[in-house]
Amino acid sequence: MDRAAIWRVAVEAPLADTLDYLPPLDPPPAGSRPGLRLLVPFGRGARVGILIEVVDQSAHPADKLRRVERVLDPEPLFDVLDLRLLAWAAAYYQQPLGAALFAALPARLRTPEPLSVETAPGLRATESGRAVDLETLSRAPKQRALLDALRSEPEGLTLGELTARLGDSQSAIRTLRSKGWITDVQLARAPDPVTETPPLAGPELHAEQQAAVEAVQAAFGAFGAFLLDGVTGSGKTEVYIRLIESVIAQGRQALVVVPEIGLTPQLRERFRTRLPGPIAVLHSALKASERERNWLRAARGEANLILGTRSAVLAPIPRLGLIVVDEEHDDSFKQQDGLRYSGRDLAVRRAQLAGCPVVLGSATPSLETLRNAKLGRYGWLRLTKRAGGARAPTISILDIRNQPLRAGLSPVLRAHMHAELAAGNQILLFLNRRGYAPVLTCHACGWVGECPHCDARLTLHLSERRLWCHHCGWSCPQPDLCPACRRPELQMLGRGTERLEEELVALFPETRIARLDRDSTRRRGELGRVLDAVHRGEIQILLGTQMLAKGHDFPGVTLVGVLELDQALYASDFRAAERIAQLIVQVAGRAGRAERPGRVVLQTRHPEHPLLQSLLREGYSGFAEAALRERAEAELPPYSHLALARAESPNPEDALAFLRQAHELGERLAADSGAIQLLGPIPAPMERRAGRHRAQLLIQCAERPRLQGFLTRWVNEVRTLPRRKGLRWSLDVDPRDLL
Ligand SMILES: Nc1ncnc2c1ncn2[C@@H]1O[C@H](COP(=O)(O)OP(=O)(O)OP(=O)(O)O)[C@@H](O)[C@H]1O
Ligand SMILES: [Zn+2]
Repeated sequence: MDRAAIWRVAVEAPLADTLDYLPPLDPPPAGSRPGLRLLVPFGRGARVGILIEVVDQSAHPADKLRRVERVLDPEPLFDVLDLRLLAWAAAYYQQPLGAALFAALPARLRTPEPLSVETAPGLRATESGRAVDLETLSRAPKQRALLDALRSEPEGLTLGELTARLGDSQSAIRTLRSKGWITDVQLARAPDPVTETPPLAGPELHAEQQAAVEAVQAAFGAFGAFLLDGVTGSGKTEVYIRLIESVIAQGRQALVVVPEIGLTPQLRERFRTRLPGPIAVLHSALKASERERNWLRAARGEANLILGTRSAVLAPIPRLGLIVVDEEHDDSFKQQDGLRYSGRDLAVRRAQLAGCPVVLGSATPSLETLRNAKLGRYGWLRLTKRAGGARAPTISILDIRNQPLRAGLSPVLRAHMHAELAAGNQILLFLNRRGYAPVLTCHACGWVGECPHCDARLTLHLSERRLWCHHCGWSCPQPDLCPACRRPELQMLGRGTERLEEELVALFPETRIARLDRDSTRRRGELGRVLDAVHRGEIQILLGTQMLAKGHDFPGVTLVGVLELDQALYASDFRAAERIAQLIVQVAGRAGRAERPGRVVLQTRHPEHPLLQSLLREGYSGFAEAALRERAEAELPPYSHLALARAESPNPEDALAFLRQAHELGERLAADSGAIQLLGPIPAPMERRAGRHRAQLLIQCAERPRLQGFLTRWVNEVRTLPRRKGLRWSLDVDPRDLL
């Protein structure tokens, strides 16, 4: 057999390895380069695969090998660095290589569809049009300009480009066309016209911003990781913008990863007006075609800035010069199924591979990142003051025990609200629970509305007159009578944002009130409308869930009320305290961002709670110090590394039984080193969800490489364990939550 005649291909299938194929009969013109998208026979059908490497030997005899059917694209979609990153991700998260590669591709390109060749209607000068003496058109300047422009472009110009240059020219086009001097053509679509208006200038940087920018600039061209630890409103975004400007000026691309782009339309607008385009935006709410187009712009090096949610970290970016991860503490960087990657951690790895700096920004850095900064692995850049003269908000705790509450608001908070409203200021109220009431119960017989598929209560959504399960999405119409005893004694207990809104309208009748949560913003464009109304000062009280905490800039807000955090204070997850501290500080950070100072009031029945106390006394950094000490003592991340195996099954016992076997396997493999601890299995905190019984097994180790080595061997063996019908299992490396 020929040397170098085996193509090693990754396909999307639950296989740990690549598959070997014979090369296609028609060799691709561009050669057999890794990263090419292929169509390969697979089982009885065919699948898309990615060429990983060409080798000269296969473990399988040549006559057993099947042949690549065809090469799908003229050029590889991934380059060598992309493939290295994705291979690293697959190995680290214990997934087949194909899982990582296909997670990186836009949906349509996971199928054998060709790359879209984008064309746009355009015009070209004909032979006779080229021969015309332009002077003969001196009385028709528009026609003359049009013909002149077209004669300078042998291929022609798209209608879009013509309009951009000459303004509306419809009648001139008709005339020249009728003379046969120009003709219609289809042209390859030009990249989005770069905005003619020069980017807006930004404010002059303050000293801390300047220092941060210079520190990162000094690292351009080589790997370096930085924590940009800047209080809310300190101007972190301004630092990103300056850095992006300078990498673009060097002819490189910048990647900015944000938690949820849909929630922060302002941020996108800021990048758009301040930076020389084109910008490729990548997130899941885009239409598939738009997403694919933007992905290709990133991959072909056409976009200067790639702005996206976590999956943008996987997109090919050939001229990558800088990565920014904004709000790096945010949980949404973690993918919760399939390739369970952390977008933030992959960003750091990617910067290493690409040899460029990565900046992790937050007002409330995760404990992992803080520790890396303390150890000197990351440069630690601090912005300690608010930009533009705004002052930090004051935070106070309000003990609401024995207080007469109305709409869940204590008299003190209500008094603050009246005062701020009278002064023409705006107010934010934060309640992290959507729906009308979290419990519907029968006063007569004690019936409680529970999800038939989960160990969870149903939330009443009054406007829809339905009960919803927030865990599996099951719903049913709101009953009028108790389903158990048929008496009309149903009561709604507790308060979600929907109810709060209704009560506020009654309590503050002359006031314009708006609600921001997943339900109120379901309609496209609604979020933007509410945010705009707040900015124009048309809304006086804005209430909502944690959506409020996400990076918005509300200059007119002077008072933030945080209602009911008490449940979360006593949650069991070891990250719960970190999350609440981040949430409080982020919500608080929306207040007083302009001249007027802000005040934050936390209502609680546990004013003595150590978390609240440390936040109040020492701010987030004080809290983080204390939390890190606790984690060290408990040997929890970042002082150890975790992986969580989850199993679920239709039968109550199967998931636990499977993980027990997995545990035994693990004990045997880990026997030589006492360093690996297997804890469990135990039933998951919510044992039944969506009709399936769930259990989990925690694996803990102080050293990451050792954990990785163990997991690779163990996962291979667990895959071979017998499985009862319907049993599914998965492994989550560096899990964000243990639910
Ligand atoms: N050097 C500066 N001089 C004046 N104003 C500035 C400066 N830097 C930033 N600002 C302004 O201060 C406000 C906050 O800045 P920016 O949004 O960059 O902060 P941030 O730290 O990213 O905020 P957060 O993360 O809390 O949302 C913005 O209105 C911004 O235009
Ligand atoms: Zn449910």
